[in-house]
Amino acid sequence: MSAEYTLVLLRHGESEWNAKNLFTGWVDVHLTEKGQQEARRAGEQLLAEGLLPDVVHTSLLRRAITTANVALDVADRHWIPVHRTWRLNERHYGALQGLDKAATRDKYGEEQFMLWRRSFDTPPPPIDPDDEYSQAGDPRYAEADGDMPLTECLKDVIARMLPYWESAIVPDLRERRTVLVAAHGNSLRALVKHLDGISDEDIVGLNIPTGIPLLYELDGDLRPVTAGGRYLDPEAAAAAIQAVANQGKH
Ligand SMILES: O=C(O)[C@@H](CO)OP(=O)(O)O
Repeated sequence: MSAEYTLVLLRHGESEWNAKNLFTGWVDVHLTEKGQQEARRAGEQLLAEGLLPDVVHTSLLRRAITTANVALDVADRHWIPVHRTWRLNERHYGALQGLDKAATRDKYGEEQFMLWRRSFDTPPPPIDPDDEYSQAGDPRYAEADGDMPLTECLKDVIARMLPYWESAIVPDLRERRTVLVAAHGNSLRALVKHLDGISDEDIVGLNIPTGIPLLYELDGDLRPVTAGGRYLDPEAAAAAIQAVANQGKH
C-alpha cells in the first residue's frame, strides 16, 4: 500500500473546561495558556516535519478554531482556505454540559459515568433548551436546523460527521491537498473509528490527546497506510492519552 493522501488530525489544545474537569460538549470555552502553547507546539511540529496544510477544516467552536489559527500561524500557513462546520463539533454532552466530571462520577458511579463518556450508543440525558449551557437559538447553528442535537452518543456523532467527511474533506484529499482537520476528542474519535475500521467495542478504549498532530497517510482507497496513524510527538501523546483516560478520578 502506498501513501496517496495526507491527512492531519489535531484536537484543540487544553481548554478552560478541560483544566477545570467539566463536561464541555458544545459549550464554547476558550483555550488556557497551556492550550495556546500546545497549539504553538503543534505548529512547530508541522513545520519541522514539512507537513504544510493546503486547507483546514474546523468545527464552529473557538477552542478548535483558535488552535488551528495559532498552529497555522506558527507554520506560516495562516493564509490557507478554511471551512467550518457544526458537523465537526465536539459530541453534544446533553444535560451533562457544565457538570464537574469527578462529582458526576461520585454521584452516578464509575459504570454509568463511563457509559456516558465512552460507550458507543448510550447518550447522556438531553439538555433542556432553557439550560444555561444549551445552544438553542445560537445563530451559528441555523444551518443545522432540525439536525441540531440535544445530546449525542458516539454513534450519533459518526452519523452527522460522515456526510461532511465524504462531501467536503474527501474531495480535498482527492485533489492531493494536505488536509488539516482541527476538531475535538470525540469528533476525532468518530473519524478515527471510521478510518481504522475500529469496532464498536474497541472504540471505547481510544482517547485522543489535546494539541498533538496525528498524521494519517492514506492509500488510494482512503485506508490508513499505518493503522492508527502516527502522532508527531509520540511520547507526549502517550502521556496525554493516559491523562484523558484518567479524567474524573480524584
Ligand atoms: O467534555 C468534553 O466535551 C469531552 C472532551 O473534553 O470530554 P470527555 O473526554 O469526557 O468525553
